[in-house]
Amino acid sequence: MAHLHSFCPEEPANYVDGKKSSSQIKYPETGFFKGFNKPTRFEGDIFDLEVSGTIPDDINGTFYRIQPDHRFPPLFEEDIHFNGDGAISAFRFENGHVDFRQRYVQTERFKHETAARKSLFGKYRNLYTDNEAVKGIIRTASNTNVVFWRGMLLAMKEDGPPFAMDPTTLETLGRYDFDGQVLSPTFTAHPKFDPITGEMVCFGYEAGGNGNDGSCDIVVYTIDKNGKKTEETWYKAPFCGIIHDCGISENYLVLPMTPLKCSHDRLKKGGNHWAWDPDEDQMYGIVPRRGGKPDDIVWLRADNAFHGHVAGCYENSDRHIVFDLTIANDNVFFFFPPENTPAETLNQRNKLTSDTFRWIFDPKAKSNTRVEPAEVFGINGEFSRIDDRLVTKPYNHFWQVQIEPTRPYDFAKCGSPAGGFFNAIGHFQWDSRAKDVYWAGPTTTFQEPVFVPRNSDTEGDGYLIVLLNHLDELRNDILILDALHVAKGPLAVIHLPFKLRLGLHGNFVDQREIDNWRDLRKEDGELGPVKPAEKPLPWQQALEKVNGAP
Ligand SMILES: C=Cc1ccc(O)c(OC)c1
Ligand SMILES: [Fe+2]
Repeated sequence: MAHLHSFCPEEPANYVDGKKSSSQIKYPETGFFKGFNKPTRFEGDIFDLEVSGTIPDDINGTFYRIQPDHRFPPLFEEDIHFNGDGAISAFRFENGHVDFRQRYVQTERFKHETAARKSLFGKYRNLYTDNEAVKGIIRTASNTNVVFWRGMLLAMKEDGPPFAMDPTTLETLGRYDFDGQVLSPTFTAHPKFDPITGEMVCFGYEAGGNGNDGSCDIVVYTIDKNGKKTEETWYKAPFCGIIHDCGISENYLVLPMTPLKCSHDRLKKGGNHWAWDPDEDQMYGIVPRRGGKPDDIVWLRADNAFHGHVAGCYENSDRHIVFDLTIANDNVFFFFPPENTPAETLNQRNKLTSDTFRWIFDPKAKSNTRVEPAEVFGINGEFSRIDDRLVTKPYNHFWQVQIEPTRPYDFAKCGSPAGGFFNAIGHFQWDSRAKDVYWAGPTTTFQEPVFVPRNSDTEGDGYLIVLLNHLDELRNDILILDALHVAKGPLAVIHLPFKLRLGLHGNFVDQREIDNWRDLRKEDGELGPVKPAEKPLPWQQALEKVNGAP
């Protein structure tokens, strides 16, 4: 019998010399697009997901999370996961039931590529590799975090501005510039929310020019709980390094800068945005949260390493800043090797260790002071979460996905673990150094958890919601765990009938908050609907002046 493929023997070559060479919708054969990493491209709804066990009926709210999910085959065969279009999953919990919704963030990138039915934007953060047709268009794929802010979801990626979405329908409302107050070309995917003041503290790095040209400018903003910008200060970094996450204490913002460096010359030659510099220090920029001036930034240095995500940040009785985060001992982004060096492999990356470090910084120290960690927890993991009611405050509990190399792993069924070998989920306490870890079996890995408080003020009293990857079945479950007793295993397991893609970050939002804001945001509500940006960003306007309107 004829093989199915023999019906189209004239199929054109998909990639030639690493570049897309046909309009055929077919993805590369590389690791980033195969098996569990295959794009889903899915939008849709499932009413009432299948469940094992009992979902606690006091969980009333929506768990939002985001994944990069290439809508079209990439222009370049060696493209990376981080260059995929942002797609949001919403899991609405109500009375022990869960409904699922999945939608793309309709960025400018998404709209242009949809109209063309193909990729127009090239390599990760390199506009010199784009199709001429999209010159001056905001490139961001908005694929890294989704947060709830004043009645809207903001989908964000650090290379561009945020996009606002409706929290219920997941309809994209448009680019959001905070009513014309935030005009930097870049905006972090990790804004921090002060639970005491209701402020959003946020920043952009590589915030000069068009946001993708290697500038050393950093902008820090505070938006108050009423949506008014109360702080904006511009600082300089000693080099253009990646500043992915941050921490806030009552009075300071800490910016960890990792020695992955951008070079505009390399970009012009069509190269990678980032190159690992094994000889450069890891840096910590410290700025005051209020009344900051450009000269106020203090840069502390420590030996070369790679920053993961921040757990807690607070000031101790000496008014020094306690700053906790995961740090890996080498370049986690194996796809951004040192300049003129071949990329490493996922296998090498999976051998790195990523412990949780506690620093105690003197915010009055002189720039370039060398610092040493105060404590190291003695675990190996990433994607720390805390009880967010304690942001800026002393805290005890944190949760993380863990790498436990001694547990069995079914390589025959699963192959190389997509996205990293995060085969366990852990709950840890600084006070007692207690470790409470759950391993779900030899064919599964975890994505980032979220903490959902129960109706009490006790730190950590609540649930942990976490996506589980079944690497053998190409399917996801969602586990609900008692956050203070993770090792006991799930209280309930929610079953998706298919797989999502590997996601980055997510957040749980209480339904009362969503409902209150929905009323305020009605056409005739107190605040009225969310207003998307009306004008192009300053860098786009400058480009129009040179080239004429697009
Ligand atoms: C996990 C970090 C990270 C850093 C930069 C990115 O553009 C990103 O895209 C998904 C993710
Ligand atoms: Fe992140």
